[in-house]
Amino acid sequence: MLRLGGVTAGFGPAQRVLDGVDLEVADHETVCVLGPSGSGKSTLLRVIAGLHTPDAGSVELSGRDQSGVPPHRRGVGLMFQDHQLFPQRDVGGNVAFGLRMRGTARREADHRVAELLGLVGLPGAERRAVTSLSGGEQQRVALARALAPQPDLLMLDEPLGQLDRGLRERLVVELRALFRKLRTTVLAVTHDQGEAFVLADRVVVMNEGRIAQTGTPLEVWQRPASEFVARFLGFDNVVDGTVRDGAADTPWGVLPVEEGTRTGTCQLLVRPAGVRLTSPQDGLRCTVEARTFRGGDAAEVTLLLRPETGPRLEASCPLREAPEDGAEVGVTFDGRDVVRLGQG
Ligand SMILES: Nc1ncnc2c1ncn2[C@@H]1O[C@H](COP(=O)(O)OP(=O)(O)OP(=O)(O)O)[C@@H](O)[C@H]1O
Repeated sequence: MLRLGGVTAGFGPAQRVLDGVDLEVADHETVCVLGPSGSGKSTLLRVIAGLHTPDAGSVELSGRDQSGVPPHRRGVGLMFQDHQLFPQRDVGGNVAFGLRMRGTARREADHRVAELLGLVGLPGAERRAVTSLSGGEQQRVALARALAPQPDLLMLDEPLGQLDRGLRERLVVELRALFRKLRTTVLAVTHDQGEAFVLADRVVVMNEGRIAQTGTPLEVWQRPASEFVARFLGFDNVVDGTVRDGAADTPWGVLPVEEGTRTGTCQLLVRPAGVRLTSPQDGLRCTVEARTFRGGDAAEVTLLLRPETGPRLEASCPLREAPEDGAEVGVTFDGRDVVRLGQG
């Protein structure tokens, strides 16, 4: 459906924002571009939509090169973070906007608007003023408006950006179900990994205008390709080490690793779940430096530990078992959560 080859773009020669981006999105696939603020996500969407001309590289949609094709001829729908609805039009008028532009007959447009409002959970809202809607309802109207012209590719820029957490979590699940049902091809950008992981068949992690990793959410989570990706996903236990047969030498001592881990000098990630607390006599001796209660279903506590050797370690444990600040504990490691970073 979409193929980018070596796309480089920026704002003048001194500011390169995208640097040789290759990306493919298949029919009916939902791909989420994930990356920190300023990594070039919005610019990427703008290049695909034809709103920003790349300095080099190609954009193909359904096998056709798009250079010189104006935005309205590309068959892509774009929904921005601020979703700017037209305040002077009612809900129906907003959703019908793209259909009117294409000259769709009134009756057909009305029918399609009603159908879409049903799909986004606002049946019968045609005559409501958009100013009377909550933020979440406005977001749904913006989504219905973007879907109405049945774009070949729907692009969403931080689609749930301004909503509170509870609503986001609910809407993102609804969005996923909607896209599966409509079989829409979607390219969404977000800086929120939770959102990307729920929504996406495949995630693309960006760093400073380049693609740092592509894979299913599970692949990326299990095997981050680099320290950048690991840290972006919120993992802080990253150290240099040397993998030998079934074990790795690290500043925290000799850690078990999964069978088949490639040997040699590398960076290693230890997921907090793989840091097991024991009594101070066992394993690596550590002092609890801080505890952070994160809430959530599992009632987990994140512990920051200062080990007798090596950098600080993050561990997680159930609230009920969490030691106090300043307590002395021992730590052992579970090889299933000790991961060699990089390919292989
Ligand atoms: N109109 C512009 N003129 C000059 N520089 C710009 C312009 N728009 C964006 N940039 C710069 O391009 C870089 C990438 O911006 P972009 O909006 O693509 O990033 P992003 O990953 O979408 O960030 P965010 O998550 O904050 O929206 C940033 O450094 C930004 O300052």
